[in-house]
Amino acid sequence: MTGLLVVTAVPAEAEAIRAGLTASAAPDGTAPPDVTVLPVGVGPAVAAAATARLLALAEAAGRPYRAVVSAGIAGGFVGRVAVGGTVLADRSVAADLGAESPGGFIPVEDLGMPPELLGGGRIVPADPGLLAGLRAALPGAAVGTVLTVSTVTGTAASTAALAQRHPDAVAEAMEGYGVAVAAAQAGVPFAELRTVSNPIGPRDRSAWRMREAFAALTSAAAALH
Ligand SMILES: O=C(O)c1cccc(C(=O)CC[C@H]2O[C@@H](n3cnc4c(=O)[nH]cnc43)[C@H](O)[C@@H]2O)c1
Repeated sequence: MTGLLVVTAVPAEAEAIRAGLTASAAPDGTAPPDVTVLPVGVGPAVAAAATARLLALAEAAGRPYRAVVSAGIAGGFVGRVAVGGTVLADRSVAADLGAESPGGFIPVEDLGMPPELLGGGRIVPADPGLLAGLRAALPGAAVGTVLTVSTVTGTAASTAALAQRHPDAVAEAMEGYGVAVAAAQAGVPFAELRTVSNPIGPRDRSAWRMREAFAALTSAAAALH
């Protein structure tokens, strides 16, 4: 059994996490963290495909990962988590997997399709043991639903609709659900860790605080030992 696999979307997120792992390692080097941090791409499809391949290769080599964490920056729901804050998903949800209708969004599980075609559904709970360990190491983190979207939310109307549909959601990002499905199909425990780079709302790039979010990722990385 190998260690923990941490997948990010972009290299900058992976570097921020590696910096935190290095800073929090035993100073005498006696306990090097058995953590592999790799950027796998932006969006649920590429994240799922790349994570599935990494998990399968490790398994085929006789060194399966013990768990996988989807990590990176995210948008935060205003009033639920602050920019610069840290978030742990108790579940990762494919927020836009379904159908639009004049009456509103219809989740995919309500479209009458056979459940076996839905890959376990669009809601994937975090592994309880993995989440408990991360919560203990990150007591200041907000814990709640983290949404996975294919389009960054950018209007007041879509923000309000999403917040109403997901009263327990604290953040949105673009990879968690994809990584979660890859982990579930490989039988590997899954969790999602995010730091907030921007408020979810009408698109305003000047409100994004990437540096703050990357610094928070570096701080949170110690929890991944
Ligand atoms: O929207 C842009 O203009 C933009 C420009 C450069 C980089 C990015 C990103 O890296 C954002 C996508 C990336 O970060 C996560 N993320 C961060 N904030 C959000 C959000 O409000 N909604 C959804 N995803 C977000 C996401 O997981 C991607 O990996 C954007």
